Amino acid sequence: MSQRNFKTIDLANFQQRKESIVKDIMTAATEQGFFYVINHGISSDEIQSMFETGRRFFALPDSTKAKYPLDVPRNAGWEKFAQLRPQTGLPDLKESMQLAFHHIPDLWPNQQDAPNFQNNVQCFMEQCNRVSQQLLECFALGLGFPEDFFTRCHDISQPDALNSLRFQHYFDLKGTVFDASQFTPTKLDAVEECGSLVTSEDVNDYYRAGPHTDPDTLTLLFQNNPGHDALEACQGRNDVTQFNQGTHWLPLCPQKDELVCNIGDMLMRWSDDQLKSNFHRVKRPEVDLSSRYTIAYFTQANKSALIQGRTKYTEPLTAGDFLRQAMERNHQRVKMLIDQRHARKQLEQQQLEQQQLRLEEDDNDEDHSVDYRNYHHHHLHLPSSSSPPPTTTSQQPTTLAPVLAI
Ligand SMILES: O=C(O)CCC(=O)C(=O)O
Ligand SMILES: [Fe+2]
Repeated sequence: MSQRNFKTIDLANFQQRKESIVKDIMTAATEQGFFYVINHGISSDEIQSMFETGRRFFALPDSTKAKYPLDVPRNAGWEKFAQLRPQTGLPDLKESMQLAFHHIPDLWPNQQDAPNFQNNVQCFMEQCNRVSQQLLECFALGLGFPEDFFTRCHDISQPDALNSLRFQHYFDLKGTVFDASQFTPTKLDAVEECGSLVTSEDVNDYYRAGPHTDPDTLTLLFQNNPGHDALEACQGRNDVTQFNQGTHWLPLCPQKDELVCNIGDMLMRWSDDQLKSNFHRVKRPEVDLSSRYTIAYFTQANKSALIQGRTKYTEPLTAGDFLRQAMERNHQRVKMLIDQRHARKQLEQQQLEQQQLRLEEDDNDEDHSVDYRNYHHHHLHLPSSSSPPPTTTSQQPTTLAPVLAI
């Protein structure tokens, strides 16, 4: 555990070993909220073939993928640079394709664009669901609910099921596009459309996946980079209603075919904050800049299911309302961050103009022997992106790209 930072849950002989699995999983979920899962029953071949399916889809031209645009209410479709994170107000450096169990006939890539995609992905989603059901049974037992308490409200046979699978492609960052000193916004047009006013000073604020918690019950994550420590988790979230994140991040290093699982906000609320939905992030890599692919299976309660804690969050809330409220909170926060960025840019611009004026005055002073013409390029101190943003709000209204449910 020390090297790998997180506990490993072994699902072998599930029925016979259930009692000890429940004990292990409750400790892992209470202490860390993240754990590895082995012997989950999804074969190496199936996992590899799913990564291939995802890679082939992402290799299609954007114009083809855009035939299946993300539809937030239906939890499905393709997006690129559009997932804004409430901790940064910036989009992830990725594209993703999300699939749901129901109501998305128009969002499944057709046979011509992606042969057998729908069949293969649906089979895989069912496999993921089987694993997620086993874990849900353990959580129900561990929290003192009937064994089928959670599986009944995460029922994919129901039309309002919200479980979904998401392919994620974090972009190849080779080249100079994300080098702050040579930054050109060409590849980031979409980001600018989000209203995030990208300039070279912002580049360091970008993550592959910005710090966030998952609003679902439980996330199963397949990574295809054995031992690669790209995903990091932060310990110690005490209250599911809080945005505060800590400062101590631990890398996750799954072995080949191991799952990384994490508790989401729904289960944290359901367990009265006992099980931790902790912040996690994927930083921009410093060495291996090649593309990174992951597949996430989000286990979310059916839209009409009631989420009700037993001691702390006693008022019942449907999963649909829970997600709506989470999105609204995220949206407000992202809007605030974008407005602050707007204001900061305006301030920077004003400072630049004032500096320029002063330099011009100096230039006109014939007593000066030093050439100050390029002074501001080298010495002007701009507020860095880590400086506290000014509190003034921008005059310009902010337009927002959709903030995803997850
Ligand atoms: O791709 C990863 O490693 C993490 C993705 C993630 O946290 C998410 O999609 O919610
Ligand atoms: Fe996540």
